[in-house]
Amino acid sequence: MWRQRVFSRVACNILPPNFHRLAFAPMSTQTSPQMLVAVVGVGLVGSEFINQLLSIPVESSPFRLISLSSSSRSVFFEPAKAVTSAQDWKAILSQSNEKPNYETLTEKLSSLRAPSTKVAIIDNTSSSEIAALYPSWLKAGINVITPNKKAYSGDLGLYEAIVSASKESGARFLNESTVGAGLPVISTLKELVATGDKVKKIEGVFSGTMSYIFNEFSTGSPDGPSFSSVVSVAREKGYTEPHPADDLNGFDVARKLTILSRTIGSSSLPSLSSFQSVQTASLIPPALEGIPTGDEFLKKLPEFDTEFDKMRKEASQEGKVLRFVGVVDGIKGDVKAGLEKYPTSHPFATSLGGSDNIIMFHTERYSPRPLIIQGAGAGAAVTAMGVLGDLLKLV
Ligand SMILES: NC(=O)C1=CN([C@@H]2O[C@H](COP(=O)(O)OP(=O)(O)OC[C@H]3O[C@@H](n4cnc5c(N)ncnc54)[C@H](OP(=O)(O)O)[C@@H]3O)[C@@H](O)[C@H]2O)C=CC1
Ligand SMILES: N[C@@H](CC=O)C(=O)O
Ligand code: NA
Repeated sequence: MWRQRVFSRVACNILPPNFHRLAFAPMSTQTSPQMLVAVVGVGLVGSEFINQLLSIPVESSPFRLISLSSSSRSVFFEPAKAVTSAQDWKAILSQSNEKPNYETLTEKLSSLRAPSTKVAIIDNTSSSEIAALYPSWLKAGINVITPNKKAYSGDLGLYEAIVSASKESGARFLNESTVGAGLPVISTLKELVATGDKVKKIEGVFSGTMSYIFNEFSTGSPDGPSFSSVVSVAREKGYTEPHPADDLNGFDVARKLTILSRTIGSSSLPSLSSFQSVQTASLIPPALEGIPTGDEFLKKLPEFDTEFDKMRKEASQEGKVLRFVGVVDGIKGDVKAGLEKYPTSHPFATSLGGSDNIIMFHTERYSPRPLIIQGAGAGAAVTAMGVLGDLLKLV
């Protein structure tokens, strides 16, 4: 009971300062199951996740970090020799000459499963190739946790294969950080649905990058910083996808709406064959479509600043601001994302700052006033916290 209370506090983003002791202190005195953890992807979120995981004192932690993989290197240790130092793991990985081999990793992890030993892979990449491996991992009894949106918002076939592989083996897939980063959006939605509430509509600002950009760019005043400069800052702050165009084309929001829509699983919503079925209004000037690297994209973006200036001026003349919003409407059967104008008195104009997301659930129970979740919706610390929160749900 005490532990359940602590975990639900994690889900509510209220971490007490002595959280690690509270959560795990009694575990050293009981024969608790251990969780062997393999991390794939050690970029911004992956590195922060490892640091948060390793900040749990090893003597009270149920987790053993036994494998790390970047796109070019990999390490694997026996559980007794697991990585324990937040200072050393980067050097350990960079000195490895092993290339990642996910077939071998699957076999090794699966062979380590035992009644008192669970295994989990944490996918901190944005790779579709890695996402395509989830069904095989789940079938092998490996739990999958990820902030990567590719699997849950990609082809419906992959999503269905994930759901059925999880049912077949009992291994779980958890994806809290795919929507609203660490904010408890997925867990809240799952609870609403599982307890029989009817979700009528979900609407809000779902992109930390878009939120940051328009909170800075469009404040109601006709002037302000250039569009390209705020996009660059959003990237420096770690809010954007590896390629910022994946945010500006609206696909990141379309992916999140697809995930929410599939999590609701209602027959009144369109069955989305992938995130590309979402009506999405891209902000990418046609001339910048298909640029392969983020650096090149950002170099060319200033050429289009005057177009965005014009949109800001027009909104300001109407007493409005620009915000990029998304809607999953179970009544109208609509799922869409795009740039909208809101009066300067609207909550999307007055209450958002930084990378804040705001998500409003209109349900049968939460009606006429919606259930609202708001807070930072991007950034390594909050995203990794959502991933670690999911891992805690497994122990
Ligand atoms: N940043 C944020 O605020 C949020 C991010 N997310 C999601 O979290 C995930 C990670 O984002 P972020 O950390 O910002 O991105 P990064 O680009 O910083 O990290 C991604 C890492 O994935 C690695 N990678 C790519 N392919 C493979 C592979 N096949 N095997 C192993 N590693 C691979 C890359 O490694 P290498 O460098 O070796 O190529 C890279 O370091 C993304 O899916 C993103 O959508 C979700 C919510 C918020
Ligand atoms: N690029 C995304 C990161 C989180 O999902 C965003 O800006 O929201
Ligand atoms: Na979340």
